[in-house]
Amino acid sequence: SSFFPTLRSCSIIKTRSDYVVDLNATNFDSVLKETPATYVIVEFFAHWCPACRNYKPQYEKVAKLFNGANAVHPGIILMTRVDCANKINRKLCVKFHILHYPILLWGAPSKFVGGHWNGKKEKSEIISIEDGKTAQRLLKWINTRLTSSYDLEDEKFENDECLQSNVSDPGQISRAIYDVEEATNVAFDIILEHEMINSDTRATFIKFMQIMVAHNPSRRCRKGSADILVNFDNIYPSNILSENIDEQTNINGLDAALHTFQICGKQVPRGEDTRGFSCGLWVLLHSVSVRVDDKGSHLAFTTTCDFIHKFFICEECSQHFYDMCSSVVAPFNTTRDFVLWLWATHNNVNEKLMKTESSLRTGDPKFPKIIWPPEQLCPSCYAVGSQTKNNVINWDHNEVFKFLVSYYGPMLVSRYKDIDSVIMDTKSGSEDLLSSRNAVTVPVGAAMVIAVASCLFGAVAYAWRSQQKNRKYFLQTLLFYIMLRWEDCI
Ligand SMILES: Cc1cc2nc3c(=O)[nH]c(=O)nc-3n(C[C@H](O)[C@H](O)[C@H](O)COP(=O)(O)OP(=O)(O)OC[C@H]3O[C@@H](n4cnc5c(N)ncnc54)[C@H](O)[C@@H]3O)c2cc1C
Repeated sequence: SSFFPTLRSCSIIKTRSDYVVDLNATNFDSVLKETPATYVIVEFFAHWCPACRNYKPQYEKVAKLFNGANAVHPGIILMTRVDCANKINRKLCVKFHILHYPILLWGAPSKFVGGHWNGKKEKSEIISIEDGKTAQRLLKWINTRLTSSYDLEDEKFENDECLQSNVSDPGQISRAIYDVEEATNVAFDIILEHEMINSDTRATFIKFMQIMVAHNPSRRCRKGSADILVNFDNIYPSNILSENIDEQTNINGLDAALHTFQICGKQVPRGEDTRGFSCGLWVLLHSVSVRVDDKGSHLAFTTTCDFIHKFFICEECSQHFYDMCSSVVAPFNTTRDFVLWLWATHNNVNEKLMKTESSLRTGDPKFPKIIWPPEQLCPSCYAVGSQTKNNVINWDHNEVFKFLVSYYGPMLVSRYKDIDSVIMDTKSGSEDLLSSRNAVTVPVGAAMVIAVASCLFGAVAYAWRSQQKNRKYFLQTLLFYIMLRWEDCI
């Protein structure tokens, strides 16, 4: 049980007092109407977005010059932010055409009141700040715009509380399936809220959902994903994908879809009990990687890459991940190759973030980024000659693979059972794992079999309906249908 320490949320990090003004759908217009400032900057962000979290101190540094009681240049620029991951701000963010995070918009406050932004630069009174990635660059952009010469005055961002880190803390550990369920749920929510399914992304979405039906370690998410696949044509009839449809109709259609489907059941999200979206997403991806079979490993890899590229709206993360995907030249032939690639890729990101977090001091001291797994967790992963202090690690890849398969396989599922046996399914963890192993992806017709427990009649009827709508899946449907054990149906 020491593997699973107390709960924490990876999105909660101690920071200094805020200078940035938080806006939301209810105060947005009134604050901007009343501000005496000549200009406003609105940062549209999502609290789960790691790049936004790392950007926060940069933005705060500039805000300190202009906002608050001790501002050096008060009344010129009001620096604000809107959390688009907060449901109440959804329509506001749609109005401003927010397609990735973070986005900084600039203009006179009155132009934002009751306003829109169409994402285009020409002739707009609201403009996007393209180069504000650091405090210096943001201030340089402002200075160019206003022909001013504001300076950060060499202020240092200090946060001594965040300095201490216990690198030996083995708490960098998956918080079991709650995280996976939340990540699955949040990913789905984001896709719908941001209207991300279109003719370019549709195939990736379907493939990812097929993988979810086959390999999500949570039985509830598998069922929910199956339900969505089965009803996909109803959620996204072709007119919703049409570009000509007016915005309001589009939003209404998605609202209806949002209320109909709960991809991982009613108790998700649980809020406080989970570690945050991006952690959960990693855990989900690792869990999938150990569950696909050799034949399915390459398809799972390409689907994962496409999914992150198209649907993970932390722009920096998705681009970095996609670059690493693109560097893979030969197709994966084995589960082992895919599992180890994902593990190494995650460690690449960890290594990059170790540097960023230590220079910006934005790390969570209780859960510092480390090269994973630490030796305490998997001594046999460290071959002779490793010098952990100097980060020279001689990995024993066979041992790493064994460890990952066990950790993201039975260990994760059994932990799930321990945590909450009341709301979970009654089938055992290992059975759950087995039942999610065989197929590469699940065709729509088979998804239906999992989703609807009405078995034979319903399955045949649906397979027939699928054939009418989408011939591509029909053969797969029949094959998978034969493979399915009858007990999965009841
Ligand atoms: C696909 C993807 C790409 C990302 N790219 C970026 C980026 O470019 N820049 C950025 O700022 N943030 C990025 N992030 C977010 C970042 O990686 C973390 O998710 C976030 O900072 C929260 O970190 P965490 O400490 O909670 O643990 P996370 O790194 O989220 O890890 C979750 C859990 O996975 C386990 N784990 C850790 N390392 C490994 C490993 N190598 N193999 C297997 N399991 C492991 C541990 O148990 C850990 O607690 C990305 C996230 C995802 C899902």
